[in-house]
Amino acid sequence: MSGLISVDEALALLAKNALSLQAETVALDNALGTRLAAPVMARVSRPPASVSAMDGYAVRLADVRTVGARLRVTGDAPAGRPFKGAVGKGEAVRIFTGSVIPDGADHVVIQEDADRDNDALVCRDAYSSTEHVRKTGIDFAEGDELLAEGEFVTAAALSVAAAGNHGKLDIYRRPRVGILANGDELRAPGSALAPGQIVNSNPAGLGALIRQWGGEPVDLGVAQDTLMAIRERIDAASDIDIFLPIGGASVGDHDLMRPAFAGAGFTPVFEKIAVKPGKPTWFSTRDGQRVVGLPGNPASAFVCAHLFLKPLLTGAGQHALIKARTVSPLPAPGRRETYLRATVQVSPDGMLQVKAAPNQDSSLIRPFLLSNALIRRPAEASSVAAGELVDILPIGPLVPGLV
Ligand SMILES: Nc1nc2c(c(=O)[nH]1)N[C@H]1C(S)=C(S)[C@@H](COP(=O)(O)OP(=O)(O)OC[C@H]3O[C@@H](n4cnc5c(N)ncnc54)[C@H](O)[C@@H]3O)O[C@H]1N2
Ligand code: MOO
Repeated sequence: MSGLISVDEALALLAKNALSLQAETVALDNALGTRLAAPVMARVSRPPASVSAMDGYAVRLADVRTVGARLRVTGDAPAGRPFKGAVGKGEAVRIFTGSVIPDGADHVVIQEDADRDNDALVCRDAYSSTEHVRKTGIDFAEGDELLAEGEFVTAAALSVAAAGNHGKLDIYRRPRVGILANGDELRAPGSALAPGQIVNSNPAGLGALIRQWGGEPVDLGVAQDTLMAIRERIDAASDIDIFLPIGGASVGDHDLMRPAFAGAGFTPVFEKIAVKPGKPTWFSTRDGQRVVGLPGNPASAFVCAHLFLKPLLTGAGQHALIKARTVSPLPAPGRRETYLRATVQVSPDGMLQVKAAPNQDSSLIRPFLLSNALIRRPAEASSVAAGELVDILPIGPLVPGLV
């Protein structure tokens, strides 16, 4: 298949060609940023029994409906050692935050609201309904599905799984993403540069994004501008799940990535996208392996990694867009769906406002530093005036200090 397709069509084709990875069992410590291969069911209820929310005394509500109620303290229920007996009429048991509420009790009087004299307790307040008791299973009940198959494992998901009494998780193994730069002019960061040479800067940032999205970046180095040099790198990397060739994607005499992968048996799924930046982004498959070909221009590579590589790694479908007010007017985008690097902030009146970087040239790297969102302008849309709402795709946290 060839020709220009829309962003939505590209996303649908990526979803249709989702990775199929083996499942493995790992300790919780190693599961962050992976995807679950099986649902996580609660092995316990949380809390496992009704517990006290405060330090004080477990009593029967019926005994403390009037001010000055006098009770007899019959024992202690420290957290982890439930009281063996029951709380009878006119009785109280010393209790602590997290302790199991003893049988018979249905209310906790906090210690600040009662006077203790040896085994006597006098309440300074009257109560009409149960207070400070956390009922069994209010967080979740044994057998509940806590996390679904395919879910991305976040910090919160790890705590939930641990609380559900799981020390290990069944996850899909992290996809290995082989970053293959291409260009006779490219040299490693920190090299002495001859005239015409430039730094191979794209893999550093892309590798970090891949890690953030649950993949394992693999540096396949820089292939020189010959079909044979590229092919050698492809053939030497048989354990790669997603090849990420950078550059050599366009129509120039030295743009050899597509033919090199085609020669290695990869079948094109799409060859370019009506998107700006990043029109030459392409996608091919060979059995279980995928190729997401990114343009070499740094902005194109970075933006298209967010748009097309992230969904393949995280399993997310459509992009989740939100609205923000643009602080500057935006021109009509033309025939390609356009993504502008931008800074989203919270304005003094508490609304999201977004500022497009003034220069959107696809060769620029520095604007990444301030970009925590991409403004999406649909193909053929009209220009917008300052103050109008536009769609944004968040790609980073809100800029600190502006909330
Ligand atoms: N006649 C046409 N020319 C171009 C078209 C077109 O449709 N017709 N498309 C343009 C668009 S859009 C883009 S985007 C670029 C894509 O070019 P390539 O993917 O082939 O990338 P290269 O030519 O290899 O490099 C472009 C640019 O990026 C620099 N680069 C490459 N790799 C890296 C790297 N790893 N780290 C940092 N910088 C890198 C490279 O030096 C070039 O300056 O094509 C347009 N041309
Ligand atoms: O659309 Mo190309 O990605 O930079 O200019």
